[in-house]
Amino acid sequence: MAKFLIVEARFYDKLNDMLIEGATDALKAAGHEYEVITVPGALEIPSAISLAIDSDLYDGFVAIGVVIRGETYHFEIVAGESARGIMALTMDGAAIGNGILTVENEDQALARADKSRKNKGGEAAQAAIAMHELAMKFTT
Ligand SMILES: Nc1c(NC[C@H](O)[C@H](O)[C@H](O)CO)[nH]c(=O)[nH]c1=O
Ligand SMILES: CC(=O)[C@@H](O)COP(=O)(O)O
Repeated sequence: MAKFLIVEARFYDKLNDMLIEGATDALKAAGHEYEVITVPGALEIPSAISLAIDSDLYDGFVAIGVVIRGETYHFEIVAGESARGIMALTMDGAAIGNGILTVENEDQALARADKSRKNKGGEAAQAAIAMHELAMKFTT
């Protein structure tokens, strides 16, 4: 049994709840514990995970959020930089599943958040579990 931290950027309540349900279902099904913390937006997710890594309380992390394209270049910044920050942490050995949707519209987001359709929350949790298992294999 391992302990995972779900870090969610609560920008779109309903979509977030759907993604979290998929992620928590997957963690529970695998017999793992989890906590959920909330940050303002996807850009804050990497720094929140970085702080949590320093605490040494968690075995892995699931990033949950929704970024929907607006009118400006801000979409590229939020989508790209949140992913870049997460990738940087993974390259230092953190087990992180990236469940931040980066989509054109709400329909695309709904299809991906719904656990009976694309279930990207569950997929991100599975990725975090898989990377934690890999880390265990190489460090024990
Ligand atoms: N537009 C979206 C954001 N933007 C907010 C940023 O993530 C950040 O919180 C702000 O720039 C302050 O640093 N965040 C999302 O998660 N989703 C969006 O669609
Ligand atoms: C993804 C975003 O950053 C977006 O929601 C911001 O919208 P806008 O570009 O219209 O300010």
